[in-house]
Amino acid sequence: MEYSPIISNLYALSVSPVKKKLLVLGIMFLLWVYMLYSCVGYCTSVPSAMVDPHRSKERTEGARVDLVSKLVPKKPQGWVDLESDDDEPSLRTPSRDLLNNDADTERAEDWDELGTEQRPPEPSAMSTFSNGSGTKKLPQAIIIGVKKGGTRALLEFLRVHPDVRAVGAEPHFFDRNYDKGLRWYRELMPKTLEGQITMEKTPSYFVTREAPARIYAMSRDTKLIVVVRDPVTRAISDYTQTLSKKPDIPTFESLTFKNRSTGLIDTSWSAVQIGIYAKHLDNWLQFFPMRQILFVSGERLIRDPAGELGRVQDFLGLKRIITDKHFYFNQTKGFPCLKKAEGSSKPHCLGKTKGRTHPNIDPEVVRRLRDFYRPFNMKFYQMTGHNFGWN
Ligand SMILES: Nc1ncnc2c1ncn2[C@@H]1O[C@H](COP(=O)(O)OS(=O)(=O)O)[C@@H](OP(=O)(O)O)[C@H]1O
Repeated sequence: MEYSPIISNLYALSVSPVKKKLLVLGIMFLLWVYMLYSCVGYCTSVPSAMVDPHRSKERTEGARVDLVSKLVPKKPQGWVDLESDDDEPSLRTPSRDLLNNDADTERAEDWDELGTEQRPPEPSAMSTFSNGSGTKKLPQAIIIGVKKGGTRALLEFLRVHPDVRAVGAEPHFFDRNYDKGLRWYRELMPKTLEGQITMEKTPSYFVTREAPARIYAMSRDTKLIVVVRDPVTRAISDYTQTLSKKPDIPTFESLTFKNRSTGLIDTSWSAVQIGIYAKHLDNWLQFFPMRQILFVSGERLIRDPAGELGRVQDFLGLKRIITDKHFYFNQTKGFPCLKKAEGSSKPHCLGKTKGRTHPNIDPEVVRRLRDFYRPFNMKFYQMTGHNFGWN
C-alpha cells in the first residue's frame, strides 16, 4: 500500500504529540492571519462604500455652490479682510489694520495638558482604526465667532460630548478657502456615526460679509453659535495677541483713534470693528432667523461653563451630558478647565495662547471706547433679547 507524503507526515505526527501541538498552533496562526486580513479589507472598504450614496447629494451641493459663486463674489469687495494673515495689500485696510494675523488658527500650544503626555495633533493609528466607521459630513453646526470671545474653550468643552465630533483646526472655508469647494471642506471633517453632530469653529466668519450667504447655500438649516465678549476687553485681547507676535506695533491707545485730540475712534481698525456686533449680526439676519443663532456669553463661559454648555447642548438638540462634574477651576490659569478632555483621562486646560496678560490701557481711552460701543451694545441686546451686561 502506497502512502502519500501528507498521510505519512500525519502518521508521523500521530506518534509525536509535540509535533501535533505545533501543527494545531500553526493552523490557528494561519486562521488568525486570515481573519485579520479579512478585517482590514472590510474596514478599508466600508467608508468608501458608505460614501457612495452621498455622491448624488454631493452633485446637488456642487450645483448650489455654483449658484452661490455666481451670486456671491469670491473675494470681499469694499470690506476689510479682518482676519487674513496673508500679505496681499489689496485685501487690507492700509496701515491701520494691524491686528491681521493668523493667531486664530488652531495650534498645538492652544491646548495644554496638565500631565506629561502631549495631546497628539492627529489621531493615532489606533484611534483611526477604532474611528474607521462612519462618514464625513458637512457641519450641521458652526461656531462662527467672535475672535477672542472664548471660541476655543467652547469647542473643546463641546468635544467632550459623545455626540459631537469636531475638526480641531479652523478651516476658514467660508472666508479664505471657499474656492476649494465643499468636497475639500467635507474632507476636513471627522467621521461621524448616525446621530452625531459635525462641528467646526472659525471666528472670522462672523465678520465676513460673504459668510452668511455661503453657509446658507451649504445648508439653510446650519445652526450658528456666536461667543460674544465685552467688545472693549475683546479689542484689548485681540491687540495683546498681535503684540505677542509683533512687539513693535504702536500702542493700543494710538491705534484706537483716527485723531486722538478729536477723540474720533478708528472704526477701520479691525480690533475696534469686530466689536460692533449689531452691525455684523444684521448681515446674518438677512439669511438666518434668530432662532437658528445661539449667543454664548464669553464672560459666563468662564464664570459658569456648565451653565453655558447646558444652553448650547439644548440648542444643538443634544442630551445634557456635559455638566459641572466635567469642570474644575484652575487657580494658576485663572480659568475653568476640563477634568478629562476628549480621548484622555487627564485634566486639561487651554494653552498659553489663551489668557495672556493684557497690557494696562489708559483708563480714559477705555472710557471713550465704552462710550463708543454703548449704542451698538444696546442695539445688540435688543436684537438678541439678551442683556450681556457690558456697560
Ligand atoms: N476655559 C478657558 N480657558 C482659557 N481661556 C478661556 C477660557 N474660557 C474663555 N477663555 C477666553 O478665551 C479667549 C480666547 O478666545 P478665542 O479662543 O475665541 O480666541 S481665538 O479667536 O480663537 O484666538 C481668552 O482671551 P484672553 O484672556 O484675552 O487671552 C480667554 O479669556
